[in-house]
Amino acid sequence: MVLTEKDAKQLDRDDSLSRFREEFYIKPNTIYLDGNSLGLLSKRAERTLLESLNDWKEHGIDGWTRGQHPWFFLSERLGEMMAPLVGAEVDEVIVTGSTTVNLHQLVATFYKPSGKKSKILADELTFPSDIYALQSQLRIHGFDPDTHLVRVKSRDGRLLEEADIIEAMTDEIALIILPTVLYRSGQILDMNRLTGEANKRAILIGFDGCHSVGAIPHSFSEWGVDFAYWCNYKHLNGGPGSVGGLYVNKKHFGSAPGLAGWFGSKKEKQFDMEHTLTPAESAGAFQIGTPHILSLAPLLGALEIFAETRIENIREKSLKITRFLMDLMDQELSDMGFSVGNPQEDLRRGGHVSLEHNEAARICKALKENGIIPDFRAPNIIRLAPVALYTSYSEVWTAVQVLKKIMVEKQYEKFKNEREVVA
Ligand SMILES: Cc1ncc(COP(=O)(O)O)c(C=O)c1O
Ligand SMILES: Nc1c(O)cccc1C(=O)C[C@H](N)C(=O)O
Repeated sequence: MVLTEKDAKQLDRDDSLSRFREEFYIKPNTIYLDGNSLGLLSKRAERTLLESLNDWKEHGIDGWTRGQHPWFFLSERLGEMMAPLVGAEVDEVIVTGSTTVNLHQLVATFYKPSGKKSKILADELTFPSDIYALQSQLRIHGFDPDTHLVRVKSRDGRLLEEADIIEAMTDEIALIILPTVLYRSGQILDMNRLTGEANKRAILIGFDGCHSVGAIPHSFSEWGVDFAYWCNYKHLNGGPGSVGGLYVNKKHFGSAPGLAGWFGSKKEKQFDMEHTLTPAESAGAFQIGTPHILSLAPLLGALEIFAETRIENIREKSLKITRFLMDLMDQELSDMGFSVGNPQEDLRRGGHVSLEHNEAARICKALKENGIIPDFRAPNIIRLAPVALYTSYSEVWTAVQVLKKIMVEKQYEKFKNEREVVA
Protein backbone atom coordinates (compact mmCIF):
# COMPACT_ATOMS: atom_id res chain seq x y z
CA MET A 1 0.00 0.00 0.00
CA VAL A 2 1.41 3.38 -1.04
CA LEU A 3 1.27 6.01 1.69
CA THR A 4 0.05 9.47 0.69
CA GLU A 5 -0.30 12.90 2.24
CA LYS A 6 -4.00 12.10 2.65
CA ASP A 7 -3.05 9.24 4.98
CA ALA A 8 -0.98 11.63 7.09
CA LYS A 9 -3.92 14.01 7.37
CA GLN A 10 -6.27 11.20 8.36
CA LEU A 11 -3.82 10.02 11.03
CA ASP A 12 -3.73 13.58 12.38
CA ARG A 13 -7.53 13.68 12.55
CA ASP A 14 -7.54 10.37 14.45
CA ASP A 15 -4.76 11.43 16.85
CA SER A 16 -6.16 11.57 20.38
CA LEU A 17 -3.10 13.56 21.56
CA SER A 18 -3.32 16.25 18.88
CA ARG A 19 -4.89 18.68 21.38
CA PHE A 20 -1.52 19.02 23.12
CA ARG A 21 0.28 20.41 20.08
CA GLU A 22 -1.08 23.92 20.61
CA GLU A 23 0.38 23.91 24.11
CA PHE A 24 3.89 24.16 22.66
CA TYR A 25 5.83 26.96 21.01
CA ILE A 26 6.41 25.60 17.53
CA LYS A 27 8.30 27.93 15.23
CA PRO A 28 6.41 28.63 12.00
CA ASN A 29 7.81 26.90 8.93
CA THR A 30 9.91 24.63 11.13
CA ILE A 31 9.50 20.94 11.80
CA TYR A 32 11.18 20.10 15.08
CA LEU A 33 12.44 16.53 15.26
CA ASP A 34 15.01 16.95 18.03
CA GLY A 35 12.88 16.46 21.14
CA ASN A 36 15.17 13.54 22.05
CA SER A 37 17.93 16.10 22.69
CA LEU A 38 15.99 19.14 23.88
CA GLY A 39 12.19 19.13 24.16
CA LEU A 40 10.24 22.25 23.18
CA LEU A 41 8.95 24.92 25.53
CA SER A 42 5.26 24.65 26.44
CA LYS A 43 3.11 27.57 27.50
CA ARG A 44 2.54 25.87 30.83
CA ALA A 45 6.25 25.44 31.49
CA GLU A 46 6.73 29.10 30.69
CA ARG A 47 3.85 29.98 33.05
CA THR A 48 5.24 28.05 36.03
CA LEU A 49 8.70 29.53 35.48
CA LEU A 50 7.22 33.05 35.48
CA GLU A 51 5.15 32.22 38.57
CA SER A 52 8.30 31.14 40.37
CA LEU A 53 10.06 34.33 39.37
CA ASN A 54 7.06 36.19 40.72
CA ASP A 55 7.30 34.26 44.00
CA TRP A 56 10.86 35.55 44.29
CA LYS A 57 9.70 39.09 43.42
CA GLU A 58 6.86 38.99 45.96
CA HIS A 59 8.28 36.96 48.82
CA GLY A 60 12.10 37.16 48.77
CA ILE A 61 13.45 34.63 51.28
CA ASP A 62 9.93 33.60 52.30
CA GLY A 63 9.48 32.07 48.84
CA TRP A 64 11.00 28.92 50.37
CA THR A 65 7.75 28.27 52.21
CA ARG A 66 5.22 30.66 50.63
CA GLY A 67 4.00 31.72 47.24
CA GLN A 68 2.53 29.63 44.45
CA HIS A 69 5.27 27.02 44.40
CA PRO A 70 7.12 26.97 47.77
CA TRP A 71 10.72 26.17 46.85
CA PHE A 72 11.55 24.08 49.91
CA PHE A 73 9.22 21.30 48.77
CA LEU A 74 9.57 21.62 45.00
CA SER A 75 11.96 18.70 44.40
CA GLU A 76 9.68 16.35 46.38
CA ARG A 77 6.54 17.67 44.67
CA LEU A 78 8.06 17.14 41.24
CA GLY A 79 9.23 13.67 42.28
CA GLU A 80 5.61 12.82 43.09
CA MET A 81 4.46 14.12 39.71
CA MET A 82 7.15 12.12 37.93
CA ALA A 83 6.70 8.82 39.79
CA PRO A 84 3.96 7.44 37.46
CA LEU A 85 6.24 7.99 34.46
CA VAL A 86 8.84 5.60 35.86
CA GLY A 87 6.55 3.18 37.70
CA ALA A 88 7.67 4.11 41.18
CA GLU A 89 6.12 5.05 44.48
CA VAL A 90 5.98 8.79 45.08
CA ASP A 91 8.76 8.84 47.68
CA GLU A 92 11.09 6.77 45.47
CA VAL A 93 11.61 9.69 43.06
CA ILE A 94 13.22 13.07 43.60
CA VAL A 95 13.99 15.81 41.10
CA THR A 96 17.52 16.92 41.83
CA GLY A 97 20.99 17.41 40.38
CA SER A 98 21.73 16.42 36.81
CA THR A 99 22.18 13.10 35.04
CA THR A 100 25.93 12.95 35.54
CA VAL A 101 25.86 14.32 39.10
CA ASN A 102 23.11 11.87 40.07
CA LEU A 103 25.11 8.99 38.62
CA HIS A 104 28.07 10.07 40.75
CA GLN A 105 25.81 10.20 43.79
CA LEU A 106 24.31 6.76 43.14
CA VAL A 107 27.65 5.08 42.45
CA ALA A 108 29.16 6.77 45.51
CA THR A 109 26.24 5.31 47.48
CA PHE A 110 25.77 1.84 46.01
CA TYR A 111 29.17 0.75 44.69
CA LYS A 112 30.58 -1.31 47.54
CA PRO A 113 33.48 -3.37 46.17
CA SER A 114 34.27 -6.35 48.31
CA GLY A 115 37.16 -8.72 47.59
CA LYS A 116 36.87 -10.18 44.10
CA LYS A 117 33.40 -8.61 43.60
CA SER A 118 34.76 -5.20 42.68
CA LYS A 119 34.07 -4.49 39.01
CA ILE A 120 31.45 -2.28 37.37
CA LEU A 121 29.61 -3.54 34.31
CA ALA A 122 28.53 -1.10 31.58
CA ASP A 123 28.51 -1.28 27.78
CA GLU A 124 30.57 0.07 24.93
CA LEU A 125 27.70 2.06 23.39
CA THR A 126 26.76 4.04 26.46
CA PHE A 127 26.81 7.84 26.64
CA PRO A 128 30.37 9.09 27.30
CA SER A 129 29.52 11.15 30.38
CA ASP A 130 28.42 7.97 32.18
CA ILE A 131 31.68 6.27 31.30
CA TYR A 132 33.73 9.25 32.53
CA ALA A 133 31.78 9.21 35.81
CA LEU A 134 32.30 5.46 36.28
CA GLN A 135 36.00 5.69 35.46
CA SER A 136 36.51 8.47 37.98
CA GLN A 137 34.53 6.62 40.67
CA LEU A 138 36.73 3.56 40.15
CA ARG A 139 39.84 5.72 40.47
CA ILE A 140 38.53 7.21 43.72
CA HIS A 141 38.31 3.64 45.03
CA GLY A 142 41.91 2.99 43.93
CA PHE A 143 40.99 0.76 40.96
CA ASP A 144 42.22 0.97 37.39
CA PRO A 145 39.24 1.59 35.09
CA ASP A 146 40.99 -0.42 32.37
CA THR A 147 40.60 -3.57 34.44
CA HIS A 148 37.59 -2.70 36.60
CA LEU A 149 35.18 -1.15 34.12
CA VAL A 150 33.82 -4.00 32.01
CA ARG A 151 32.13 -2.83 28.83
CA VAL A 152 29.83 -5.31 27.10
CA LYS A 153 30.53 -5.31 23.39
CA SER A 154 28.00 -4.68 20.66
CA ARG A 155 27.92 -7.26 17.88
CA ASP A 156 27.16 -4.69 15.17
CA GLY A 157 28.14 -1.31 16.63
CA ARG A 158 24.46 -0.34 17.06
CA LEU A 159 22.67 -2.74 19.34
CA LEU A 160 23.31 -4.71 22.50
CA GLU A 161 22.18 -8.27 23.09
CA GLU A 162 20.69 -8.88 26.52
CA ALA A 163 22.22 -12.40 26.46
CA ASP A 164 25.71 -10.85 26.13
CA ILE A 165 25.04 -8.56 29.08
CA ILE A 166 23.78 -11.45 31.20
CA GLU A 167 26.83 -13.52 30.31
CA ALA A 168 29.01 -10.65 31.59
CA MET A 169 27.27 -10.67 35.01
CA THR A 170 30.04 -12.69 36.64
CA ASP A 171 30.90 -13.00 40.32
CA GLU A 172 33.43 -10.18 39.85
CA ILE A 173 30.69 -7.63 39.18
CA ALA A 174 29.56 -5.44 42.07
CA LEU A 175 27.40 -2.97 40.13
CA ILE A 176 25.71 -2.69 36.72
CA ILE A 177 24.95 0.59 34.96
CA LEU A 178 23.03 0.43 31.66
CA PRO A 179 20.95 2.75 29.51
CA THR A 180 17.20 2.16 29.28
CA VAL A 181 17.32 3.31 25.65
CA LEU A 182 20.59 3.67 23.71
CA TYR A 183 21.23 7.26 22.69
CA ARG A 184 22.32 6.49 19.14
CA SER A 185 20.30 3.51 17.92
CA GLY A 186 17.28 4.12 20.15
CA GLN A 187 17.26 0.44 21.22
CA ILE A 188 15.26 -0.31 24.38
CA LEU A 189 16.99 -2.79 26.66
CA ASP A 190 14.83 -5.40 28.36
CA MET A 191 15.09 -3.82 31.80
CA ASN A 192 12.81 -6.34 33.44
CA ARG A 193 14.86 -9.31 32.28
CA LEU A 194 18.22 -7.69 33.03
CA THR A 195 17.11 -6.63 36.49
CA GLY A 196 15.83 -10.12 37.25
CA GLU A 197 19.17 -11.64 36.24
CA ALA A 198 21.13 -9.06 38.26
CA ASN A 199 18.94 -9.61 41.33
CA LYS A 200 19.46 -13.38 41.06
CA ARG A 201 23.21 -12.82 41.25
CA ALA A 202 22.98 -10.22 44.05
CA ILE A 203 24.42 -7.53 41.80
CA LEU A 204 22.97 -4.03 42.15
CA ILE A 205 21.64 -2.56 38.92
CA GLY A 206 20.93 1.05 37.92
CA PHE A 207 19.63 2.56 34.67
CA ASP A 208 20.29 5.79 32.79
CA GLY A 209 16.79 6.78 31.67
CA CYS A 210 17.64 9.94 29.69
CA HIS A 211 16.25 8.62 26.43
CA SER A 212 13.20 6.83 27.78
CA VAL A 213 11.56 8.82 30.58
CA GLY A 214 8.60 10.66 29.08
CA ALA A 215 8.65 8.49 25.96
CA ILE A 216 7.98 4.94 27.18
CA PRO A 217 6.39 3.42 30.32
CA HIS A 218 8.63 1.92 33.01
CA SER A 219 7.92 -0.27 36.04
CA PHE A 220 11.08 0.31 38.04
CA SER A 221 9.59 -0.72 41.40
CA GLU A 222 7.83 -3.79 40.09
CA TRP A 223 10.93 -4.94 38.22
CA GLY A 224 13.09 -4.45 41.32
CA VAL A 225 15.47 -1.93 39.73
CA ASP A 226 17.82 -0.66 42.45
CA PHE A 227 18.16 2.90 41.17
CA ALA A 228 17.88 5.08 38.08
CA TYR A 229 18.69 8.61 36.98
CA TRP A 230 17.70 10.70 33.96
CA CYS A 231 17.48 14.17 32.50
CA ASN A 232 14.29 16.16 32.21
CA TYR A 233 15.19 18.32 29.23
CA LYS A 234 14.52 15.76 26.47
CA HIS A 235 11.13 13.98 26.36
CA LEU A 236 9.90 15.80 29.49
CA ASN A 237 10.38 19.30 28.03
CA GLY A 238 11.80 20.81 31.23
CA GLY A 239 14.14 23.23 29.43
CA PRO A 240 17.89 23.43 28.77
CA GLY A 241 19.84 22.33 31.84
CA SER A 242 16.62 21.34 33.58
CA VAL A 243 17.18 19.63 36.95
CA GLY A 244 17.48 15.83 36.66
CA GLY A 245 15.49 12.89 38.04
CA LEU A 246 16.60 10.17 40.45
CA TYR A 247 14.87 6.97 41.58
CA VAL A 248 15.92 4.78 44.48
CA ASN A 249 14.06 1.58 45.28
CA LYS A 250 12.37 1.67 48.69
CA LYS A 251 14.42 -1.33 49.84
CA HIS A 252 17.45 0.99 49.89
CA PHE A 253 15.91 3.73 52.00
CA GLY A 254 18.19 4.24 54.95
CA SER A 255 21.38 3.73 52.89
CA ALA A 256 23.71 6.58 53.76
CA PRO A 257 24.16 8.91 50.76
CA GLY A 258 27.66 8.57 49.32
CA LEU A 259 27.79 12.30 48.68
CA ALA A 260 26.04 13.95 51.58
CA GLY A 261 24.67 17.48 51.82
CA TRP A 262 22.10 19.30 53.89
CA PHE A 263 19.28 19.03 51.33
CA GLY A 264 19.37 15.27 51.91
CA SER A 265 18.08 15.92 55.43
CA LYS A 266 14.69 15.01 56.77
CA LYS A 267 12.77 18.17 55.95
CA GLU A 268 11.80 18.93 59.53
CA LYS A 269 15.39 18.49 60.75
CA GLN A 270 17.26 20.46 58.07
CA PHE A 271 17.14 23.83 59.75
CA ASP A 272 18.15 22.44 63.14
CA MET A 273 21.62 22.93 61.67
CA GLU A 274 23.10 19.93 63.48
CA HIS A 275 26.49 18.59 62.42
CA THR A 276 25.04 15.09 62.24
CA LEU A 277 22.96 14.50 59.14
CA THR A 278 19.53 12.94 59.63
CA PRO A 279 18.78 11.72 56.09
CA ALA A 280 15.26 11.80 54.67
CA GLU A 281 13.58 8.39 54.65
CA SER A 282 12.98 8.62 50.93
CA ALA A 283 14.80 9.23 47.65
CA GLY A 284 15.10 12.80 48.97
CA ALA A 285 18.09 11.60 51.02
CA PHE A 286 20.18 11.62 47.84
CA GLN A 287 19.86 15.36 47.26
CA ILE A 288 22.99 17.34 47.99
CA GLY A 289 22.68 21.14 48.05
CA THR A 290 20.17 23.90 47.33
CA PRO A 291 17.98 23.02 44.35
CA HIS A 292 18.24 25.18 41.23
CA ILE A 293 14.73 26.57 41.58
CA LEU A 294 14.55 28.38 38.27
CA SER A 295 15.58 25.20 36.47
CA LEU A 296 12.97 23.19 38.38
CA ALA A 297 10.07 25.57 37.88
CA PRO A 298 9.31 24.87 34.18
CA LEU A 299 8.88 21.18 35.03
CA LEU A 300 5.77 21.95 37.07
CA GLY A 301 3.99 23.06 33.91
CA ALA A 302 5.68 20.51 31.66
CA LEU A 303 4.53 17.63 33.92
CA GLU A 304 0.95 18.94 34.18
CA ILE A 305 0.64 17.99 30.52
CA PHE A 306 1.79 14.42 31.20
CA ALA A 307 -0.71 14.20 34.05
CA GLU A 308 -3.54 14.89 31.61
CA THR A 309 -2.86 11.79 29.56
CA ARG A 310 -1.24 8.43 30.24
CA ILE A 311 2.31 7.47 29.35
CA GLU A 312 0.80 4.42 27.61
CA ASN A 313 -1.06 6.79 25.23
CA ILE A 314 2.15 8.67 24.54
CA ARG A 315 3.94 5.42 23.81
CA GLU A 316 1.14 4.25 21.52
CA LYS A 317 1.39 7.39 19.37
CA SER A 318 5.18 7.36 19.49
CA LEU A 319 5.23 3.82 18.11
CA LYS A 320 2.71 4.68 15.43
CA ILE A 321 4.43 7.87 14.28
CA THR A 322 7.94 6.36 14.26
CA ARG A 323 6.52 3.41 12.27
CA PHE A 324 4.93 5.90 9.84
CA LEU A 325 8.30 7.65 9.48
CA MET A 326 10.13 4.37 8.83
CA ASP A 327 7.51 3.24 6.30
CA LEU A 328 7.76 6.57 4.48
CA MET A 329 11.55 6.38 4.42
CA ASP A 330 11.26 2.92 2.94
CA GLN A 331 8.84 4.16 0.31
CA GLU A 332 10.50 7.47 -0.61
CA LEU A 333 14.22 7.10 0.09
CA SER A 334 15.18 3.68 -1.19
CA ASP A 335 18.40 3.50 -3.26
CA MET A 336 19.67 6.77 -1.79
CA GLY A 337 22.22 5.20 0.56
CA PHE A 338 20.13 5.30 3.75
CA SER A 339 19.73 2.49 6.24
CA VAL A 340 17.73 2.33 9.45
CA GLY A 341 19.98 1.79 12.49
CA ASN A 342 17.29 1.44 15.15
CA PRO A 343 15.52 -1.82 15.96
CA GLN A 344 12.40 -2.25 13.86
CA GLU A 345 10.34 -4.21 16.41
CA ASP A 346 8.00 -2.23 18.65
CA LEU A 347 9.31 -3.89 21.81
CA ARG A 348 12.89 -2.79 21.18
CA ARG A 349 12.32 0.64 19.55
CA GLY A 350 12.47 3.81 21.66
CA GLY A 351 11.26 7.31 20.80
CA HIS A 352 13.58 8.18 17.94
CA VAL A 353 14.53 6.86 14.54
CA SER A 354 18.21 6.49 13.74
CA LEU A 355 18.87 6.96 10.06
CA GLU A 356 22.36 6.14 8.82
CA HIS A 357 24.09 7.63 5.77
CA ASN A 358 27.72 8.30 4.79
CA GLU A 359 26.86 11.95 4.19
CA ALA A 360 24.85 12.26 7.42
CA ALA A 361 26.59 15.38 8.80
CA ARG A 362 25.93 17.46 5.73
CA ILE A 363 22.48 16.06 5.11
CA CYS A 364 21.61 17.32 8.61
CA LYS A 365 22.88 20.79 7.67
CA ALA A 366 20.74 20.77 4.52
CA LEU A 367 17.70 19.65 6.55
CA LYS A 368 18.20 22.54 8.96
CA GLU A 369 18.51 24.98 6.08
CA ASN A 370 15.11 23.69 4.95
CA GLY A 371 13.52 24.15 8.39
CA ILE A 372 13.69 20.50 9.48
CA ILE A 373 15.49 20.07 12.81
CA PRO A 374 17.18 16.67 13.34
CA ASP A 375 20.46 16.04 15.10
CA PHE A 376 23.64 14.39 13.99
CA ARG A 377 25.68 11.88 15.94
CA ALA A 378 29.05 10.84 14.60
CA PRO A 379 30.01 9.10 12.53
CA ASN A 380 26.93 8.67 10.32
CA ILE A 381 23.66 9.02 12.24
CA ILE A 382 20.74 11.37 11.65
CA ARG A 383 18.45 11.14 14.68
CA LEU A 384 14.81 11.98 14.03
CA ALA A 385 12.33 12.14 16.90
CA PRO A 386 8.70 12.74 16.07
CA VAL A 387 7.42 13.57 19.57
CA ALA A 388 3.99 12.24 20.54
CA LEU A 389 2.87 15.43 22.28
CA TYR A 390 3.68 17.89 19.53
CA THR A 391 4.66 16.34 16.20
CA SER A 392 1.98 15.73 13.58
CA TYR A 393 1.90 12.98 10.97
CA SER A 394 1.66 15.71 8.31
CA GLU A 395 4.96 17.12 9.54
CA VAL A 396 6.55 13.69 9.23
CA TRP A 397 5.20 13.45 5.68
CA THR A 398 6.67 16.87 4.80
CA ALA A 399 10.01 16.12 6.47
CA VAL A 400 10.48 12.99 4.35
CA GLN A 401 9.51 14.85 1.16
CA VAL A 402 12.05 17.58 1.97
CA LEU A 403 14.72 14.97 2.67
CA LYS A 404 13.98 13.31 -0.65
CA LYS A 405 14.32 16.64 -2.47
CA ILE A 406 17.62 17.33 -0.70
CA MET A 407 18.93 13.97 -1.93
CA VAL A 408 17.61 14.24 -5.48
CA GLU A 409 18.98 17.77 -5.89
CA LYS A 410 22.18 16.91 -3.96
CA GLN A 411 21.61 20.05 -1.88
CA TYR A 412 23.86 18.61 0.84
CA GLU A 413 26.92 18.93 -1.39
CA LYS A 414 27.32 22.61 -0.61
CA PHE A 415 28.10 21.79 3.06
CA LYS A 416 31.13 20.14 4.64
CA ASN A 417 30.47 16.60 5.85
CA GLU A 418 31.54 17.30 9.43
CA ARG A 419 29.62 18.07 12.58
CA GLU A 420 28.91 21.52 13.97
CA VAL A 421 29.95 22.28 17.57
CA VAL A 422 26.97 20.53 19.16
CA ALA A 423 25.28 18.43 16.48
C1 LIG B 1 22.11 8.88 27.95
C2 LIG B 1 22.70 10.13 28.51
N1 LIG B 1 23.41 10.07 29.65
C3 LIG B 1 23.97 11.17 30.18
C4 LIG B 1 23.81 12.41 29.59
C5 LIG B 1 24.48 13.57 30.25
O1 LIG B 1 23.54 14.40 30.85
P1 LIG B 1 23.96 15.68 31.69
O2 LIG B 1 24.86 16.49 30.82
O3 LIG B 1 22.66 16.39 31.91
O4 LIG B 1 24.60 15.26 32.93
C6 LIG B 1 23.05 12.53 28.42
C7 LIG B 1 22.79 13.79 27.71
O5 LIG B 1 23.49 14.72 27.64
C8 LIG B 1 22.51 11.35 27.86
O6 LIG B 1 21.80 11.39 26.73
N1 LIG C 1 22.93 17.61 27.24
C1 LIG C 1 23.13 18.27 26.09
C2 LIG C 1 23.77 19.50 26.09
O1 LIG C 1 24.15 20.03 27.29
C3 LIG C 1 23.97 20.21 24.90
C4 LIG C 1 23.53 19.64 23.71
C5 LIG C 1 22.94 18.40 23.68
C6 LIG C 1 22.78 17.71 24.84
C7 LIG C 1 22.19 16.38 24.86
O2 LIG C 1 21.41 16.10 25.70
C8 LIG C 1 22.63 15.40 23.87
C9 LIG C 1 22.00 14.08 24.13
N2 LIG C 1 22.25 13.60 25.47
C10 LIG C 1 22.37 13.01 23.16
O3 LIG C 1 21.75 11.96 23.22
O4 LIG C 1 23.23 13.16 22.33
